[in-house]
Amino acid sequence: MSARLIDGKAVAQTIQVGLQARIAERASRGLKAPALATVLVGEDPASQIYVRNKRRTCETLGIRSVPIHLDAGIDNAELLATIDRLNADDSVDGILVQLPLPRQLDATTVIERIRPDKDVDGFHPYNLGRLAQRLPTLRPCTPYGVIELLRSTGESFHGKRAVVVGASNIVGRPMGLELLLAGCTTTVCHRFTRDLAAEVARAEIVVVAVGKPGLVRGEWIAPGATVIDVGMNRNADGSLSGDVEFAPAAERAAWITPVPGGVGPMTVTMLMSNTLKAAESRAA
Ligand SMILES: Nc1nc2c(c(=O)[nH]1)N[C@@H](CN(C=O)c1ccc(C(=O)N[C@@H](CCC(=O)O)C(=O)O)cc1)CN2
Ligand SMILES: [Mg+2]
Repeated sequence: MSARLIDGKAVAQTIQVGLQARIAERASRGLKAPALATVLVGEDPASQIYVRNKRRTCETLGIRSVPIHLDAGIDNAELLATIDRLNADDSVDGILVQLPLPRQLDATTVIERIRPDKDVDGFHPYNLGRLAQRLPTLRPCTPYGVIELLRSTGESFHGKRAVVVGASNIVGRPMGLELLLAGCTTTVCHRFTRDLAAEVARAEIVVVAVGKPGLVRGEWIAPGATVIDVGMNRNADGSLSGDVEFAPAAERAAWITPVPGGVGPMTVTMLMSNTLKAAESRAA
């Protein structure tokens, strides 16, 4: 392997130390701790783990965690009433509804109900629109985390050819907007892209977020490229792998993220960063 690893755990830890210091400094000025409400609906095992991790990270950093657990069988009206209550609660700075939701619930309606200035996931159309206008406010956590990982390499991204593989609302599309904002010439590929191999081969920065193990072949990677793998796929033996064929890609790339330990730890860290930002702008 010739590529250098981008250590998401280490970058996340460095950012968290900075957040912890800023939160402690606020407390020393008599300001209340930022507060994050995490709404979990039902018992999905993976969601339970992610939400527990978010709540624990809040406690570590000095953010007040407001845990809300709703029954799997609730209807839209009940979930919207919970959002309305949290929207109106002045002691709550950030609101997060863990996805995916049970089938009977409509995630779009729920996300649009969250007050944009409390939408610490950055999923509300207002926050996405601000990002599209180069006026980012609360930025979607995973793409924002990828930008921080790219920054951590010390390489400039101005004018670079960036290719995003995957066009989801949560990762691929906002990732394209983030890379555009960072000065990259940006292409977003999706299921109708005619020649994915050719698009990837042109890229100096490749971000892959599809959820198909090994979709991006190592031989497609341009020598010297930076490869960010957002994919997280569970193998039959319980281990995790990304969307990129890691070993052959690492032979060609200059920088690459591992899975796990690459993008994953950044998502929760940027959520904490958004929560502090939401608290700061509410106080302003
Ligand atoms: N409301 C939201 N729902 C969901 C989001 C989100 O950002 N907001 N993202 C995902 C799940 N997710 C956080 O919620 C998340 C997934 C994975 C990780 C992570 O740290 N992964 C580790 C590996 C973990 C493991 O071993 O299983 C890694 O990649 O290193 C963090 C957050 C969907 N829902
Ligand atoms: Mg649904």
